[in-house]
Amino acid sequence: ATRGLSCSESGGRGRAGEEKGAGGSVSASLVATPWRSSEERVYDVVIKQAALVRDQKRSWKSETDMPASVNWGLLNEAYERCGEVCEEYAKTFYLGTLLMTPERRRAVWAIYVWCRRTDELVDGPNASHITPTALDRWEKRLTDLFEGRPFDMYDAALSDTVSKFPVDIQPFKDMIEGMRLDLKKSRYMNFDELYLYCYYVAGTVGLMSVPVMGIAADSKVSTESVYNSALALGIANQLTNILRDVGEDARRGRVYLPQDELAQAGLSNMDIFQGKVTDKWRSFMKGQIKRARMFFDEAEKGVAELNPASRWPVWASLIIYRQILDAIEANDYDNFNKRAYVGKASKFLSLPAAYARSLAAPAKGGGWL
Ligand SMILES: CC(C)=CCC/C(C)=C/CC/C(C)=C/CC/C(C)=C/[C@@H]1[C@@H](COP(=O)(O)OP(=O)(O)O)[C@]1(C)CC/C=C(\C)CC/C=C(\C)CCC=C(C)C
Ligand SMILES: [Mn+2]
Repeated sequence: ATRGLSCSESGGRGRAGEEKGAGGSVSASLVATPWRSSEERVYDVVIKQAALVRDQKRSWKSETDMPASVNWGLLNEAYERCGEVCEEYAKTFYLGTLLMTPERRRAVWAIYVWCRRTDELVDGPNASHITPTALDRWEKRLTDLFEGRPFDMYDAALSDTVSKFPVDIQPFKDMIEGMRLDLKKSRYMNFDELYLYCYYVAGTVGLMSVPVMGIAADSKVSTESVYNSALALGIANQLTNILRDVGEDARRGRVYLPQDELAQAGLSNMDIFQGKVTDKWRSFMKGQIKRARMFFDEAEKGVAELNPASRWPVWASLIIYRQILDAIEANDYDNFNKRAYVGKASKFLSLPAAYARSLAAPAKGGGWL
């Protein structure tokens, strides 16, 4: 069966279970011929990561299996610090992680901190000093920590996490690739290009998180399909982010919206820089919001397949983030001057709704697959 909802107009994903080329490196396969869509190339990473989990190539190590040289006190402190960062930057998400088992919770914190630090390189206060060489150094640190040579405390926590859970390095490398793209690219010709960018900076988060969050013991769907949903949640979040931040990005000279779709709608970059909400703009935005919602729908299918204790934070983030799209509509599509946000009350009300949804059991099988 052909799996995956092709949300782009430029072709669908590869077929499930189909073995493809070298797999893994999205960037390396850029030289491959014939032409394949970004969705197909990203799906190679999904297949590889899913296989890693299925085969449990890296078995779960308990503390008694670990070398005596590990300083448990320091490692625990490193994880605690990751938790503090996570609590500071993403409070709701942090609360959700408290429902997870201690091992999973601290592993998710370590991944969160690495992603946050990576994003801060190009988005944080020192962003103007970041060069491709700095990103190369960051990538070297990444390979070092995956090989058991962490540079600092936060790296030590992630190094421990990747030694215990079947997490592949590729999504981490690909996120750095996304940051490289942000340094050199400020226009996206079509959705295929934008999809690849969204995979790099956000789809990767889904692929990193699932091995740690775990798949429900009674899940009957394929591992690939769960990864596919995780990838879709990252893409949906990033598309939403882009739609929310159109004005802010334009003021930095950036237009993430697909250039061909803008032209088809009779719009130009100049219209975006001028920031006038016209009927053409409203109609264009309706299409963009519709596509983001399709990715959220695709993501929803996989949440019930996760380990029960991991579902709540995922539902909470999905429900809350998706409301940003409703807020753009409520602002009459003025994402140039008004920031679409989800208020504290809506966020709070979403939490019990997320909890209720997290109680749903995995699909019975034979359903969406
Ligand atoms: C439960 C949960 C949400 C887990 C993810 C935890 C985690 C490791 C998050 C890291 C997020 C991060 C710091 C990413 C760096 C790049 C980045 C900032 C991406 C944007 C996030 C939104 O952040 P923000 O609004 O602060 O953006 P600004 O920097 O201010 O512009 C992103 C839009 C992407 C975030 C992507 C996800 C949270 C993907 C989550 C997917 C899963 C957890 C998989 C769930 C599994 C299934 C089966 C659905
Ligand atoms: Mn950012």
